Amino acid sequence: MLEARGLACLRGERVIFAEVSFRLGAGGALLLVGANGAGKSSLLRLLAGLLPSAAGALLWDGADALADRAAHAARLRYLSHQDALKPALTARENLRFFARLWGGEVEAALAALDLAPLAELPARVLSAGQKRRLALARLALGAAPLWLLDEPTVGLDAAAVARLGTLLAQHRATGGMVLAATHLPLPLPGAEELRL
Ligand SMILES: Nc1ncnc2c1ncn2[C@@H]1O[C@H](COP(=O)(O)OP(=O)(O)OP(=O)(O)O)[C@@H](O)[C@H]1O
Repeated sequence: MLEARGLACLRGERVIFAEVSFRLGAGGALLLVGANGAGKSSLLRLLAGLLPSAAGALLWDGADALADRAAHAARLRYLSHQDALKPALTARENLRFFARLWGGEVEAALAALDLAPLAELPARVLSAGQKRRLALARLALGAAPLWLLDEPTVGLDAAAVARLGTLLAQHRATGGMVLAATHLPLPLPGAEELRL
């Protein structure tokens, strides 16, 4: 169970949001919505432990989620706006790098986003949507219960959105949780909505 109690975000001198609270249990999904600049990406960074909260608490199973930073990092996958790929490595090599950190099957992860035909290409030559698919394929590697996804479907074609939908459904069916910021429809049936 992930629980946010009264989180607040300061950027520069400005309060971006305050009093943000929610609970997310096994299999749950929460959509973060709001205008440009409302603080969706900031909240995801805060939940990932990459940005300090100016107030409140973040709890995992009732205890301070950030007391043990390494444990928190190990329980989550954070996909930001940036694809975080190594341009000189092939698609397969990029996934091998993360599989060494997290475990998991590289070929299955490639297949999950239909990347097998592109596996030998360096990431730098992939199209924007193909790069996004490769970034998302990391989700199919070693299990982590909490997925934090920032605009995961930007640049994806309909087939890739459907494949992401399958990954999300499998993750939730095994007790995984998803928090996603988006301006676009996402295949997350039954997700609750948090408006910033
Ligand atoms: N390093 C920073 N210093 C000062 N202000 C910042 C910094 N980073 C972000 N901000 C501000 O914080 C606010 C929230 O930004 P954030 O990226 O979280 O919004 P968002 O809801 O994800 O927006 P979008 O829908 O455009 O992706 C914005 O007003 C932005 O200008």
